[in-house]
Amino acid sequence: METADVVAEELLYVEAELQDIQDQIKALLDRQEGLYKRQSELKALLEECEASKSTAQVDSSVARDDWSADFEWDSRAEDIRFNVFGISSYRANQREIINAVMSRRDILVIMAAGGGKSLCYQLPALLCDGVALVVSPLLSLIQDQVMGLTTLGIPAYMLTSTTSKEHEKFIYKSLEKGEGELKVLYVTPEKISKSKRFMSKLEKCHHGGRLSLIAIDEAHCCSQWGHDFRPDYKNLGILKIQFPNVPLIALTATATYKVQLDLMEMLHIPKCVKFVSTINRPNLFYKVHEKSSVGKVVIDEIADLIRGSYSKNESGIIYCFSRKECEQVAKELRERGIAANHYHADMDVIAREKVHLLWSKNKLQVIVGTVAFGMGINKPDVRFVIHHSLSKSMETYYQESGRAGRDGLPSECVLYYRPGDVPRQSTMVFYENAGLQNLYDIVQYCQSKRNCRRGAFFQHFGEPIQNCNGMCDNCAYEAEVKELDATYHAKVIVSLLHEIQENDQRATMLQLVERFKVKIKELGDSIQPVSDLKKEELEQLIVQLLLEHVLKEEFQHTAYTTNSYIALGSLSKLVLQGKKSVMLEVCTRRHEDGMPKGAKRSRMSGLEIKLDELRKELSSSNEGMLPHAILSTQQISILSTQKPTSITHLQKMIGKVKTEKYGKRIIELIEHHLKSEQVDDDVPGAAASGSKTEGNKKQKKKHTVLIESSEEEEQ
Ligand SMILES: Nc1ncnc2c1ncn2[C@@H]1O[C@H](COP(=O)(O)OP(=O)(O)OP(=O)(O)O)[C@@H](O)[C@H]1O
Ligand SMILES: [Mg+2]
Repeated sequence: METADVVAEELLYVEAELQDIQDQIKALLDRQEGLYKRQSELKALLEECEASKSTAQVDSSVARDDWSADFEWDSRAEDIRFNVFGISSYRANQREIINAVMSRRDILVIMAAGGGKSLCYQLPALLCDGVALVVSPLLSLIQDQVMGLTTLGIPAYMLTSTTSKEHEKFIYKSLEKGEGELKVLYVTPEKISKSKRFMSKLEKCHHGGRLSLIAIDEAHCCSQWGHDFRPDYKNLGILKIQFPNVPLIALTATATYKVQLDLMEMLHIPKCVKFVSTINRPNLFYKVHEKSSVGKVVIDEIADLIRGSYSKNESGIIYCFSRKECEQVAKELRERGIAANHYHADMDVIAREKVHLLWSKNKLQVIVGTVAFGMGINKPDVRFVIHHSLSKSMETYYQESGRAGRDGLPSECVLYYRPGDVPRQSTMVFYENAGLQNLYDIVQYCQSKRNCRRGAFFQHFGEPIQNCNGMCDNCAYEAEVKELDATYHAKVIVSLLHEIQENDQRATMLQLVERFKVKIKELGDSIQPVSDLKKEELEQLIVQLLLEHVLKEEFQHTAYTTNSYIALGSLSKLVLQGKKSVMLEVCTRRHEDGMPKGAKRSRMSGLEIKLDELRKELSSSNEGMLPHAILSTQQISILSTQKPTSITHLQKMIGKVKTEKYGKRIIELIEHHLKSEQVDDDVPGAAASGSKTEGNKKQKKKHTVLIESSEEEEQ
């Protein structure tokens, strides 16, 4: 009898052991699956690297052509760059690309948003005889570009659904017979694929030797692997077949290696010269801001950030998760005195365009949009992009935040993150191919309180690390992070989930946090002393455990929605067995720590504000022309420091064309400003109350010019 008991007891023990081993096998199999997946990803990545190395070798014949050498068109190009475009020096790769186009090569340009791709085909278009054809995906982009070129006195036209009959006639005649002045012609891809009439005119233009070059902007739209595939872009391959000797330049801001290969194949440019620039945007300050779970607090903080750092004429974008949220956030910002309006796909096209135009003309400070506010944004002076909610991937975040600072001036990208937003996004993306992994990559970016944000982008896009120069919160405020040992908390969470699962129950992240708190109370003094974690920190811990495969998300569909539940992940056992420790980064950083003072663009000076008003006035009197096309923010900044008072001096700063058009008004304004400054200095009582030392004199001056002084003081 006794023996039977002993045997039964051992049997129980063996069965428990077996169960344990089964669990471990399952965990290992899960882990194995994950590793296989990663293995194949890494293999593909390696192949890409090797392939790109060998292409680089093939391309070395190309590299032998030194695109930065001297060329016969150099001085003409310099003249057009400065006198027509008003650009004082080339940015990285621009000159080389222009030289390659002028050498009649096919070219693929990958250059970050705002890098200055347009100049790479617009300048050669002016250098060459004949007409340059530009294919661009969106009407709004085309309109902006044509307006900008027209302001510079360049004969640019577009052939779209909005083109008047009269213009259409002019364009066709010009293409066919070379009559009239036409230098740059913008079309949408539909024109190429659907209009036989247009193609036949283009053929005639080519036949007459007048088709100088073909540019395909936003070329990633050709590829199904890209993020913005447009079916009509697929047919653009016809261009190289019909016009084999005309140089074709394809341009895009982001293209993975796979997309690059796809583009070269689809556009029939296998021997193109490739110019790949860095993804780095050194003028952008990246920051992740802890997001309160109270909606109003978030809006208050965003409003404070905008009011505290930006004047009303400095524009920004706020990205939200849903259409409803956009409307709500815009409304609440308006209630706090900020000129904001929403933009999403549910609005009709006219309402949407109206909001976009007001914003482009600096009459609306902030657009609160969903992802629908995307590719058509051509505004170069967006000073801040705030994400009210998490993006769905690193790539989306890079693109959306990258709409800031396209003019190269310091700008800010702030992401409001709270772990509670993770399930909101995961329930939307989990069915997409690699959707969950892409989301977890950006979540990792947000959770990290030590790693350089910029470094995360380099890693994601497979580019060597470059110095951040303190242009992210983690690099700027490195020291203020402490690490907590959360191994015990993790153990409690895992055993709690065991219990929940054994009882055939489920828990959302919020429920798990609540149950954790109860459990900790129950365990009371019997446990080793652990530091108390706040609710937000517990959520942060749960998300970290998701990223570390200790936990995983499971999704359940109801008739109306999909819910995310937290379940045990493949490495949960290791935590229970004490084989895995869990450290949690906790931040002691103050909320208001933004862009470091040195990196920040100083607030607009009095003269800058006046010049900004002038460009707005000139833009209103020139229907459809955007203020930045009249004077860029950079040009305004140069003018306000140099204060030119003669046309010759002004021309050296903004070039001939703009000087001829607006020089008189600009000089008048500067002279008037200098006079009013002089008057302020000479105000009899100004120095009366204090000593006449230089310092005091300066101080007085600031007090007298009241409206402008608050801005000027910071300079
Ligand atoms: N060399 C330069 N110096 C100063 N400003 C420049 C230079 N080249 C271009 N810019 C300005 O930079 C801004 C962005 O240029 P552009 O629109 O060509 O960028 P992009 O590379 O096409 O960006 P996106 O991918 O967002 O379309 C414009 O305002 C343009 O006038
Ligand atoms: Mg562009």
